[in-house]
Amino acid sequence: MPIKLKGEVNPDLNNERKKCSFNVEEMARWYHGGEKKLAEKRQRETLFLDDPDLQDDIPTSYMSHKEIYEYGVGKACKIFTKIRALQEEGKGGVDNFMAILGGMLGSGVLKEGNPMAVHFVMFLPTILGQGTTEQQVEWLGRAWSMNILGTYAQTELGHGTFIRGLETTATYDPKTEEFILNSPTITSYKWWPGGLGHTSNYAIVVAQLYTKGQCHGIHPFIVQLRDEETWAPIKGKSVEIGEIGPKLGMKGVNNGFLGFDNVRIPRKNMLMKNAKVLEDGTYIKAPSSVLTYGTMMFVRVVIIRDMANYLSKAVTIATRYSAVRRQSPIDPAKPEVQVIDHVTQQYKVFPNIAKVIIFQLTADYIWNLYNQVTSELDKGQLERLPELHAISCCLKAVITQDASNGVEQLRMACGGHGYMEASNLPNTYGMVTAACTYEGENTILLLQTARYLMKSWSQALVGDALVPTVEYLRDAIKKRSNKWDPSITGIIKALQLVAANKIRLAYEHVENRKKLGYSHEDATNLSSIELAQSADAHCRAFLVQSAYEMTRDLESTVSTSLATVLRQFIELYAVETCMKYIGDLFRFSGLTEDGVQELQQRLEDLLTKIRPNAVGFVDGFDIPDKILSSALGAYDGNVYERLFLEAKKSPLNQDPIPKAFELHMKPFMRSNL
Ligand SMILES: CCCCCCCC/C=C\C/C=C/C(=O)SCCNC(=O)CCNC(=O)[C@H](O)C(C)(C)COP(=O)(O)OP(=O)(O)OC[C@H]1O[C@@H](n2cnc3c(N)ncnc32)[C@H](O)[C@@H]1OP(=O)(O)O
Ligand SMILES: Cc1cc2nc3c(=O)[nH]c(=O)nc-3n(C[C@H](O)[C@H](O)[C@H](O)COP(=O)(O)OP(=O)(O)OC[C@H]3O[C@@H](n4cnc5c(N)ncnc54)[C@H](O)[C@@H]3O)c2cc1C
Repeated sequence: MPIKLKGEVNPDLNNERKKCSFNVEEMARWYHGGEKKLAEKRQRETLFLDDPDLQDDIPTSYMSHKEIYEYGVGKACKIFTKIRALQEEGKGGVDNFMAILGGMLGSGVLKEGNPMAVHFVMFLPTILGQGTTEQQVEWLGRAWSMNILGTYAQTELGHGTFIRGLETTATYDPKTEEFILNSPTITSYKWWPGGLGHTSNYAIVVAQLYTKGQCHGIHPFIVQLRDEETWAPIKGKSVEIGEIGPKLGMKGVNNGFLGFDNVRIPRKNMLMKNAKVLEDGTYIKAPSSVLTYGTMMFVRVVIIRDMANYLSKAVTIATRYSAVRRQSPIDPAKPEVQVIDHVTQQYKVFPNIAKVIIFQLTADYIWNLYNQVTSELDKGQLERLPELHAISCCLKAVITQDASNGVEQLRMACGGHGYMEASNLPNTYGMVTAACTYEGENTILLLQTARYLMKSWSQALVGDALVPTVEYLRDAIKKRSNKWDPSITGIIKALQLVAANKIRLAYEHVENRKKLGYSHEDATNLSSIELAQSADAHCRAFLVQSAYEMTRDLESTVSTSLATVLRQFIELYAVETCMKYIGDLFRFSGLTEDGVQELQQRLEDLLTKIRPNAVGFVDGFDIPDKILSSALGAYDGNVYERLFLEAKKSPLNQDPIPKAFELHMKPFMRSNL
């Protein structure tokens, strides 16, 4: 039987859409930040997704490593040519870049990742954030128009986390007014930067600065890697450069390695907005050494929305599939049900829908805070930098981890078909799990937040003023236990009490160990499980609180029918968080067994209430099929036809008898006759 797509929508999905109690278009408007933004998003998607030059003829799954790279670079060039043309028509703007680089439109047009992403996400922002005005004038124009392509080369084979331990050196030579770059050991080779392999001809290189025989710590330098005309690595063997080989995911990103052998760059190539080296080699310190870390903070902030985007794709696929897939009757006398009717399936899928909403709201919050704090930094005000660092670190850690767990859970929620590349869930997982490691490995980031929380706790103990994100510690000092209150505000207070007590215990355990004679650093390491967990608890309380506060006036901005469903998801998120941290709530919040049973009931009630709206809700994320790229998640729900059509594309299916039969199987099978 020839397999064709039916031109109609799967009847189960049709029924789901009829059941929806709110207006899906209104939801899409709310989710995407209003009518204008939604219209712009759709226009942009049409422009890129319908462009005949940007269609995927062969799935990348059947390409070789080299082909994936070449295909990806070709496509990236087409994409940016289009963006350039839009800019020339005055239709530029940051939104186009954010969309084309991120996990929504970006992942729809370049599934395996964009080898030029780090140019925009890190190379350019570092010049902007850390270059002087003259350096910006010199570099930004050519970089914006992509006449040069850059990457961010910080991590080395031996060090990614502990960046003070980086080994690449930049030694100032006052005679020639140059820095000499060297990679003195194998572990000092740069390793990982996106696009470094073969796609960049410049890099921001983070190296230990030496001048007048003294080391001044790590600083950023702009270094040319390849000839602009021939693309050959510069000056023969003095730059050794290549790509690091196949990875779990992000297969098209061309992550590379790089070593230097006495490579000279002019003095003006050290980014000198903060620290400076004068002609004679005199070093002038930055107002704060952590300003060098600014680009990492920027990326940690933008990752939050990226995770919301990837998770929204995965959950759209799993929700639609769960409505189409029928398996096992509940009542043996009745037909098999849609798997979405099994309550355990709802429990796998709906909390992940809730997370998309929470992460999206958090992305707005943290982006606004980032912009406020960076505009203060430009005026020389550094006071709020530690708070932004602390909250962005734990949010990046918790949200990438939850998104990664969520995508994996949703893959499993799609049974065997979720394991197929055609579901697009394996590839999505590869993209998302990478974010748990890049831009600061998650445990490290939790420990950074914990470091801040320890200071905040000691300030709270002596009654000092606290910044908004940790203000709750003051109340917790006065009141160590609570009466369980199941309202959302009660849940927020309970989660804050959990966080505060975990912070208190971690603090006390560090202090106790110090009293036993351990150094501060050893005491901190010995207490680091509790420290990381305290940062996690702080972040969870923050997520529920900020989502609640950001939707306080929901009823005045959207219809009652939409507000009702959004509130159900926010409540589901709060209740599910409680269920996950039940032991901690028992320990610290006055939660009783009755309270737990009530929470369980409430969780189940919420799943039941959400059930008829689930498909409509994910439709409201407004993700085109070409971005979902999934046989299981397409709008029409023609799952089986699409799976078959994808399987037919396998090169093995182009010939009924495989070459391997004559070559191996036949001789083998007959060899013992
Ligand atoms: C549309 C967009 C889509 C986005 C998609 C992105 C796609 C791109 C894909 C991948 C790109 C990936 C890129 C990379 O991975 S680049 C490399 C990233 N590397 C890291 O993140 C390294 C992690 N390590 C660190 O950040 C640091 O070394 C450290 C924080 C772990 C420790 O640093 P150290 O110098 O040892 O500091 P201390 O612990 O001693 O702390 C000193 C002091 O400074 C504070 N601090 C640290 N970092 C910052 C910061 N960024 N901003 C502000 N303040 C910071 C720290 O808290 C201490 O403060 P103190 O307690 O008051 O002393
Ligand atoms: C897909 C991808 C893209 C990347 N892109 C770039 C890029 O463009 N540019 C760039 O410069 N880098 C890039 N990186 C590198 C990335 O930033 C680092 O891999 C990351 O910061 C983690 O560092 P690491 O690999 O040294 O891990 P390690 O620090 O070696 O981590 C190994 C283990 O040790 C633990 N550990 C280490 N130190 C401590 C500590 N102090 N306390 C407790 N536990 C500790 C960690 O928690 C982890 O469990 C990329 C990485 C990936 C995976």
